[in-house]
Parts: sequence; structure tokens; C-alpha cells
Amino acid sequence: MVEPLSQPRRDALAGLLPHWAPTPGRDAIRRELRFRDFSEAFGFMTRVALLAETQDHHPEWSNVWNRVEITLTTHDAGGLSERDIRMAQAIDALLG
Ligand SMILES: C[C@H](O)[C@H](O)[C@H]1CNC2=NC(N)=NC(=O)C2=N1
Repeated sequence: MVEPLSQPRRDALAGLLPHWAPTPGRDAIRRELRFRDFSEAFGFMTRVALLAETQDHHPEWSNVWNRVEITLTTHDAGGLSERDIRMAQAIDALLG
């Protein structure tokens, strides 16, 4: 079992993640990305997939050609946890 984030921790972290927004109706965060083409988008997804395996934390996502939509939440916690924040920061770092 993973602990969900407390409200103060949630507030403290919100400013650290400028590219991520709350997912409407869910305890989750999401980010939409647009790449030059499908190859760039899928290359990025491949890198995130490897990252997800190393962190044992997996995104919910979708891809349409050059667009990738990522939602992060922790199923084991029934909502946002520190794992999602760590993953969001690692994804942001990949993007430079
Ligand atoms: C058994 C395994 O550690 C768990 O199922 C992991 C795998 N990846 C996961 N990913 C996400 N997003 N939430 C989880 O709760 C989760 N749990």
C-alpha cells in the first residue's frame, strides 16, 4: 500500500510541476505533449516506458500521431502519491 499525498504536501508540490494540471474528476495529474511527428512522440514514449519500469510506476497514456497525453496516479494508493510526483519530475527532466 502506498500513502496518498496529504493536502499540504499537494499544495507544496503544485508549484514544482508547472506543466502538469489536475485531471478533472480524478485524483491525478496530466500533461499533454506535442512532438514534431510520430517518430519523435514514440521515441519519447519508449524512454518513458523504460523509466516507468525502473521506478515500477506506470503511466496511463494515449498517443495520436504526434500527440501524447499522460495521466499519473497511483492505483495502489487510490490517488496521487509521491511516486507520481517523482515520475512527473523524471518525465520533465527527459524533455530537458
Ligand atoms: C506490483 C506493482 O509494484 C504495482 O502494481 C505497481 C506497478 N505500477 C504502478 N503504476 C501506477 N501508476 N500505480 C501503481 O499503483 C502501480 N503499482
